[in-house]
Amino acid sequence: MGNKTVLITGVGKRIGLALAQHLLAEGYDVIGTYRTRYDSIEALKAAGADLYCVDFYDDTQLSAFIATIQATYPSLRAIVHNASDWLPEGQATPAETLAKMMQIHVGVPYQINLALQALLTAHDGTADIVHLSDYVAEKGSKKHIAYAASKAALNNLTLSFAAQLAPKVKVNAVAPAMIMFNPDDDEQYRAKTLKKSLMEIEPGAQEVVEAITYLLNSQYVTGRVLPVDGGRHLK
Ligand SMILES: NC(=O)C1=CN([C@@H]2O[C@H](COP(=O)(O)OP(=O)(O)OC[C@H]3O[C@@H](n4cnc5c(N)ncnc54)[C@H](OP(=O)(O)O)[C@@H]3O)[C@@H](O)[C@H]2O)C=CC1
Ligand SMILES: Nc1nc2c(c(=O)[nH]1)N=C([C@H](O)[C@@H](O)CO)CN2
Repeated sequence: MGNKTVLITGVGKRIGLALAQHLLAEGYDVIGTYRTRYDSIEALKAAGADLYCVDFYDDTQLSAFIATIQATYPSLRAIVHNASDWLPEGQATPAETLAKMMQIHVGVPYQINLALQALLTAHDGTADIVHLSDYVAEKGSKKHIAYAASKAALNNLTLSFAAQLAPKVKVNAVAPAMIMFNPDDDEQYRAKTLKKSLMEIEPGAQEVVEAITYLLNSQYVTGRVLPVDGGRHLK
């Protein structure tokens, strides 16, 4: 792996997969984590990515993954924290839902950033951390309360790590609203959701890939949460 190694969490599908494919095509070396072994994982391996199977809900697996990265790679150009669970209230107990949301969206980025900051500062040039947040971090969500709270905490991590790691490492978040539906979203939900933004479209993963690429290419933006939300705040 060369001087353009990017670690992306959750590359098995959708936005994480699109980002991994884009950065590979741009000549980056990609380290990706996955939990479920989709066909996409084999394709990413064939395209040259280093892939690690990690369930971030398992602290032992998280610690072992961090140790492996520390022992294997001399530096990192960027870390993109994409891995996420969109858990609504009611699927598990409140305690379990909150614990999982705080783990995947706060505990994992917090521990990886602290443990791998030396690899970022070892990069020959400015390095980046990008957190994948959500519009609802600012607005709240009636049906994803713990999820929204955890994304708000992730936005706060962005501020602290930006201040701590500047100027060698820029730290930002991307806060999408509707980017892409899930396969089981019915027509009624899709129509209702599209109406929530001014643009009223489902832009697709590339919209977030472009936002992340903008942040990676910037020499000046840090400590910011970049909205990618179709003007939802004005609806
Ligand atoms: N899609 C959208 O419209 C929006 C997305 N976002 C944010 O953008 C990011 C990407 O979104 P999207 O692609 O839709 O996300 P998905 O939910 O489709 O995929 C998230 C990825 O994270 C992985 N993951 C989840 N939990 C764990 C875990 N415990 N350990 C390891 N990996 C895990 C999943 O693996 P597995 O497949 O095995 O479950 C999956 O590959 C997320 O942070 C999301 O919150 C924000 C607003 C809107
Ligand atoms: N990890 C995920 N987070 C979010 C998802 C998702 O599929 N996985 N989807 C959304 C929705 O698109 C929402 O923005 C509109 O219904 C939010 N976060």
